[in-house]
Amino acid sequence: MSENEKTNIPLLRTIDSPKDLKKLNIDQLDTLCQELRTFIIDQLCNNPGHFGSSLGTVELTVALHYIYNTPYDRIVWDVGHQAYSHKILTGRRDQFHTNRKFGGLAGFPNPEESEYDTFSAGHASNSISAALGMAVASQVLNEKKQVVAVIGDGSLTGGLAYEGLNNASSQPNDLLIILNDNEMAIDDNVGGLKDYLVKMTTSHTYNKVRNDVYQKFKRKNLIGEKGKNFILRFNNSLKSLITKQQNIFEGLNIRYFGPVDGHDLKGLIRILENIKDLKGPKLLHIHTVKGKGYKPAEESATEWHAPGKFNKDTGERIVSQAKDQPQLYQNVFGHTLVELAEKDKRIVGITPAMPSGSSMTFMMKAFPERAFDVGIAEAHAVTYSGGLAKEGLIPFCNIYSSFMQRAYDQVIHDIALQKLHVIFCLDRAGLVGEDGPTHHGVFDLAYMRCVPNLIVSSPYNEHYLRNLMYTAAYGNDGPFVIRYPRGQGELKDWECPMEVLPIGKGRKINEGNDLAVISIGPIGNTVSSAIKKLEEKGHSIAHYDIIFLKPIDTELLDEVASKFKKVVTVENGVIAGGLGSAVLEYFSDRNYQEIEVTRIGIPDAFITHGSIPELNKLCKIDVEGLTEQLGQVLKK
Ligand SMILES: Cc1ncc(C[n+]2csc(CCOP(=O)(O)OP(=O)(O)O)c2C)c(N)n1
Ligand SMILES: CC(=O)[C@@H](O)[C@H](O)COP(=O)(O)O
Ligand SMILES: [Mg+2]
Repeated sequence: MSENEKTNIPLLRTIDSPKDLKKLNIDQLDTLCQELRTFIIDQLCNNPGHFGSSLGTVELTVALHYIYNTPYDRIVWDVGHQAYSHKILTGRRDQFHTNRKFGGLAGFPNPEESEYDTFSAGHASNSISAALGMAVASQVLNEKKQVVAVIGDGSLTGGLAYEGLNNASSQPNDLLIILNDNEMAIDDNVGGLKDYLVKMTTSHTYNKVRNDVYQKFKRKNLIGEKGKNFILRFNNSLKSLITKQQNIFEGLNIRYFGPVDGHDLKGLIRILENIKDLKGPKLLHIHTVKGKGYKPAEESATEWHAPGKFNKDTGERIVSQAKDQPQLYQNVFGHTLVELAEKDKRIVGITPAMPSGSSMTFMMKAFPERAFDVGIAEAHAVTYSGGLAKEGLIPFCNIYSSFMQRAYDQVIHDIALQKLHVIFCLDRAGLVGEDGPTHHGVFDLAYMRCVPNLIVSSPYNEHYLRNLMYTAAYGNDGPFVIRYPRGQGELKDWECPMEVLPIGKGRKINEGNDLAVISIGPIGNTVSSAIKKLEEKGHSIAHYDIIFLKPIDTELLDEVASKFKKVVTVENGVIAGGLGSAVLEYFSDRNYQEIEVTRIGIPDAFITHGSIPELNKLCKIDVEGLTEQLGQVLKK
């Protein structure tokens, strides 16, 4: 135990599992919450992660592990970015300094890591469905297992959550859903549901009458089982009466309790004890503050969702990007969209709950009436964009590549089939780093390539990103996909006049004789560096930037086939189904039998978490890895 830990977290140091937690009295539990906060702040200022959400769920986590018999009882965390206290209390305190690091703990719950992590998490809105499945399984297997889903107000904007809620009342189960309402997603939470929850939380009349009734019962010592049930029923009728609206959850036959203060540990424990054994599905609405206990985070929740390193004493964030570095790809997207929108009223922007992450905020600021945050609702974002396009607008629908997986049928059925003029900008394509396998955007090339009517492209650098955006808007009137990665671009000067690119045409970047490399997207820059290294050793390698995966440049492929016996494809995506597969298929269709094709990309496996350079190295798609792999092909 370090000296610092002896003094800062003496109680937390003694908690190696929830069993230890259950031995504490209520005052000690309060102290434990303080120490958890101290620990999380101390750890995350040096080793960054999801900060605000985890500070907001400290009391909830302690209360849940105190009341429930985990891991036999199940807690399912939605997204899982709020589950740091859960990790720390379930035997992972001493490894927590490795959180999100290569070889270390995962940033999200991961059943492979701990039996306390009941379900894989990372993408929003799946907790109710997963937990309902577990709760029903408990009934079917005649077990006494309790199941709790913890879902945030932001994640409750996702359609999957409603599918779970709808199903919850039609199967025998005792599921408890805890709605952790902090009135925030990453950016401000949006939509009618948010307003509805705010009304429920802020009805002063309701909260006052409810408290008066409770105190009266308590004074008369009437709070037995019957009293509890009466109060709970009374509360809900009162709420409907006063807020003049039917409770949406009660309407779905899910008993509603709350709202209660999610930072009042005693209150939380009391209500959880009260409702724990009630039969049937139920929802407890708690109100919390994102970033609770760290002032800068409480005051600026979006910035402190995942703030990076910071000085914990001053609250100053340590921004690592030097001034003369290239822009982030997301910012080039954001600026370019505004530039296009300035000249054309038909241009609109759509984001499913990632305004800051995608830099859609630029458009929201410049043209608030033409930029839409639709909530954590990727499927809706796609079909909604289809509706906008059908009426003549030109939607730029920006979705992180891995989140787009949630909207695959909408892309096919609602957009591609009708050839609608929707431009999908897939940010975070490729390996994304510390978020790990749930967030790597490595499947898009494969899953988009097989859809008819889609144009699928990726820019070599920022200028190509701008030109592709321009081409998507003015060189084409159907659906268009542009994928680009997380992080910095390649050029210091990203601005350039925009032009329409010939669709389905690639380009030759480097002449050569021994071998041809065909790449797609910014990984082409890494390929160029690897080729330089090999050229220094006397090799001669041609390099083609294909730009469009679909339609693929068959003239370029014919040229390659006519000149080379060895061809290597390179992509920052899974090798099954992407560029490599496309080239192989074409060569096979044309009966180009003599050519040996080597596919380089992400292997057929889920890639762990770690920094992007570490993961690129792991997959051998960094400069050294590519040099080695190309070298091996040359040797063959
Ligand atoms: C399907 C999907 N879309 C988007 C995201 C990105 N994302 C992660 S957390 C988050 C906000 C979640 O809000 P909420 O559930 O209220 O939790 P809070 O951050 O407020 O604790 C978003 C949009 C995601 N993880 N999954
Ligand atoms: C939990 C989650 O899904 C987001 O917070 C995600 O980690 C954001 O990723 P970026 O940092 O790439 O915006
Ligand atoms: Mg929230």
